[in-house]
Amino acid sequence: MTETLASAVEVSRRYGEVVALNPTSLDIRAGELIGLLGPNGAGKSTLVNLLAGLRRPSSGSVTLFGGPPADPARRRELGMTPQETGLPPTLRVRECVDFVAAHFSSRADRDELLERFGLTEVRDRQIGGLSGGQKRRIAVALAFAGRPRLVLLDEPTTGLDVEARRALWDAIRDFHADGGTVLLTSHYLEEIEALAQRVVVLGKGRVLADGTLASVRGMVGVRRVSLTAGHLPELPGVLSSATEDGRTHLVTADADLLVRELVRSEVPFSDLEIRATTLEEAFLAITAGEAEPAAV
Ligand SMILES: Nc1ncnc2c1ncn2[C@@H]1O[C@H](COP(=O)(O)OP(=O)(O)OP(=O)(O)O)[C@@H](O)[C@H]1O
Repeated sequence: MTETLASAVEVSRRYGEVVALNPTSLDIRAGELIGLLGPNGAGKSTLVNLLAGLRRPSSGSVTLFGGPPADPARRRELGMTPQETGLPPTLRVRECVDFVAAHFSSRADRDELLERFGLTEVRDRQIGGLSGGQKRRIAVALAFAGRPRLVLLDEPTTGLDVEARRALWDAIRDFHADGGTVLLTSHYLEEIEALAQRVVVLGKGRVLADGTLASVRGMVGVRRVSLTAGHLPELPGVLSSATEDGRTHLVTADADLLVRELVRSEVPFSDLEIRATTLEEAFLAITAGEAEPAAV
């Protein structure tokens, strides 16, 4: 059986009155590349921080490599890039990598690591003088400095341009191909599609879906069909409907079917527009009508 590297069992977390995460369970098994997808405030960072032992759950339990995540011996096998990192501005890039690597018994080859993350050219520069994208790449590279078995990356490509983002995806794929296990969070389905095999969707602090990319794409790949029309008949597959300034907006998982039925109904309409929804819109449509999650 494949080894479970990290496990959250019915973990919840609240910050004062705010319920960041409702009781949620997640197992990360050796060799997986999991994408944790969700809109702003869904609870992604909270779950990652609980798994890494940076925060304690309000209820439930977390194990990392079979024990408590706060245990230093276990953390040596974990690499992590939080959403926000503060890097020492006066250290040179290579010094920073050496400093972090020194905390681990097993170390990545520094020059290879810098090459992999496109940092060779800035290796002798002080971090304070680097661009935001370069700093972000260093922060992500540092997660790999101790040759971890498991890497948790919280929005690793935020602030990166297209080229840097693709280079980072390649580095993550290489690590995975070499047997590494990865959990990364993102707002972007595109990013998750490029990397992950298993996708966990978080929304309003709970898991809405956990499955293959195809199953999740069907769920969040909804479209918004907008039109100007009078009274509309009942149309198939409408997840939500709203009228604004005389325009009707319908959210659906099958825009083709909806439009075919619309034409067939012979209702007059104009200015038909179909566009991909944002992740936020998709989640709102999916969770519309559902009861608010119970307080913890
Ligand atoms: N330290 C904190 N104190 C108070 N509330 C917090 C704290 N950290 C997170 N929250 C709240 O918990 C909820 C979940 O936040 P979290 O950062 O886990 O979401 P996220 O999915 O990572 O969002 P984003 O994509 O915007 O980073 C939000 O409502 C957030 O405001």
